[in-house]
Amino acid sequence: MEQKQFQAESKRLLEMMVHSIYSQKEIFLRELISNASDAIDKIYYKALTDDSISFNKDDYYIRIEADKEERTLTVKDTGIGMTKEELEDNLGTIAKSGSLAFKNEVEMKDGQEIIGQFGVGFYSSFMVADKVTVFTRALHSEEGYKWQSDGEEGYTIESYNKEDVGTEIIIQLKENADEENYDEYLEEYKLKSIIKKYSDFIRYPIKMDVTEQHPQEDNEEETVEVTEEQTINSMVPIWRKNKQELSDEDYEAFYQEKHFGFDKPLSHLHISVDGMVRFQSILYIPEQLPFNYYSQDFEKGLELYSNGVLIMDKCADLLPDHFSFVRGIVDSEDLSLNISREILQQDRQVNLIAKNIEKKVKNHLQSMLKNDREKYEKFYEAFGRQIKFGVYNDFGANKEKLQDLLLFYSSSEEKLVSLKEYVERMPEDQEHIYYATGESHDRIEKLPQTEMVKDKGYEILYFTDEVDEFAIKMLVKYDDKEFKNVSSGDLDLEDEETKKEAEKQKEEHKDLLTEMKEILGNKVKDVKLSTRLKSHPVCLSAEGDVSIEMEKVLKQMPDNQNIEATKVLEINNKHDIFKALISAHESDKDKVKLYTNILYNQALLIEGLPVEDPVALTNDMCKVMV
Ligand SMILES: Nc1ncnc2c1ncn2[C@@H]1O[C@H](COP(=O)(O)OP(=O)(O)OP(=O)(O)O)[C@@H](O)[C@H]1O
Repeated sequence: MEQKQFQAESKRLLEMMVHSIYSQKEIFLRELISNASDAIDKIYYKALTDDSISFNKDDYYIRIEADKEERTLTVKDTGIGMTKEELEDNLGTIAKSGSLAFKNEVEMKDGQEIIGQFGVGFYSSFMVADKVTVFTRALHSEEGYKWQSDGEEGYTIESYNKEDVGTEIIIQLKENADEENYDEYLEEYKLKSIIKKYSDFIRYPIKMDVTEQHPQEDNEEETVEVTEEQTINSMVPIWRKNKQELSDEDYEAFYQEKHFGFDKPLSHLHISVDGMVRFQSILYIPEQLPFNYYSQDFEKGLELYSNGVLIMDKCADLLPDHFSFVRGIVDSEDLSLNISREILQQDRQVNLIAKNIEKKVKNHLQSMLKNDREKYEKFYEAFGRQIKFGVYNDFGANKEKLQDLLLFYSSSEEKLVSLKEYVERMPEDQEHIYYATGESHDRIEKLPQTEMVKDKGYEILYFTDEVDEFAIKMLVKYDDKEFKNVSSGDLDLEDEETKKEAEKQKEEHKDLLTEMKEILGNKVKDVKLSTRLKSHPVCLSAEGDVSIEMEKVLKQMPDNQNIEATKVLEINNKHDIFKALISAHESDKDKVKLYTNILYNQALLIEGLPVEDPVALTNDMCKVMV
């Protein structure tokens, strides 16, 4: 038996491996299975160009065995094995990868891949092992070897009579400690779940004895325990299958299997890209809003695989915030992984993939809107808000991308419409896109400010979501048409004659309006005669950038800075109340004050704004009555 020391650097590296490279101990199994799969792949790739090697897929597999009494876990493979030199080179020197050397030696074609590249994965077994024993026999070799190490000082190598070509790695598990239960790596359920999680799409069967309760043959009521070898992994990832061979049910089953949601997916995309970066992906648009979507617990991201091996559960960088509802997986052979295979070295490839995914999701939603309106509206009901946030966020950086995905309720169509549809329907003389804000469609419907716009025959978009107006303000224009709130002070919809008449009236009633403004003080910027009101007595309009609806939303925010709309009280001079005001102005100053205050409070109520002093208002109303 030969006793060999690890090199000094290797010793330090080994210590690092065991203590700090990996965040989770369970990945040692992923690493050993990946090595076993690489070892089988090596025979397969060699067989492609070497006629003396035959490769019958059924002969190749990986087997996991747990021995509870001995506390050992064994990973066996029927792969290429190692010669004595390879054992020393690859397992005696840390950070030396036989797999990387193989890749350089055998020219690999597109689509042919080997997982190993760093030469460290094997040593992750020392995170859970006191001792690791490797039995191996190389292809075309008559001799086998036994390699053994405690992962501290060094290792031993000796000849060993191994019957078959391949490798068998036996892990002697560490004793349980307070904070670590190593026994769980002997449990069937745990092993199965680790294999499913990380190695489900390894191309060769991963076999294991599984014990299940089966109904007895002669008595269905009773069960017997049956232990039989089962293949744990799915092997061929659904995303590598041909789209034509897959049904909607297959995609739905994968969604359920992956626990992407309790709902059914509303829609899916199956992407295969072979450009600057190669990747395959299956993405889902869920049907329902996840219950924690708008809470801090919600984490966006896609499952990320490198060559069928899970790297990250939720890679957030693959999805922009406005599409954070998308669930699914991405598999790429072009990722630059770091040594632990847990994080990515640099994000160039991830950025390229993310850009591609964003474009594909956007196009998918756009074609859903065009071709399956009902489905899109279902999507929009659940996630439309997120699209609106997307328009508003990052100072509107994504607004152009997202504007055609927006829908709003229309006054004339009485259903959701897109901005494109609105603009296409606009009468020739209409310059702006009009919108009105409020708590509900019903409430907006009754807003006095909508009267004139509707009379003109113009469509109004109803904004009931808090984010609506913020998003639209960010958008400013659509198809060169500016958005205009029907409550804004400068609607400018009157014809010349009406404007002239309004000027005349304003001059005539100057004193009354000035008096009313003085009564209200700085609650309003101005009191003026309205040109937009038809049947209602009063309304409030807003000047400047902050609308009344925005004031309401901003007031609810925890860090509100008391931002208020610049309000103007508009009076309908065609309404009988105006006659009452004129006569009060001539004879009874107190009455003007009384009426002005009531009218101002009425306007607040119509807007859904709180009345500043309800007691004073009710007293004022009583004064009018008696
Ligand atoms: N089951 C096996 N059969 C044959 N060779 C193996 C086996 N396990 C490991 N090896 C050899 O040992 C080398 C080192 O393995 P190790 O897991 O440390 O690194 P790797 O797989 O090359 O790279 P990575 O750190 O990226 O996993 C491999 O490159 C391979 O040549």
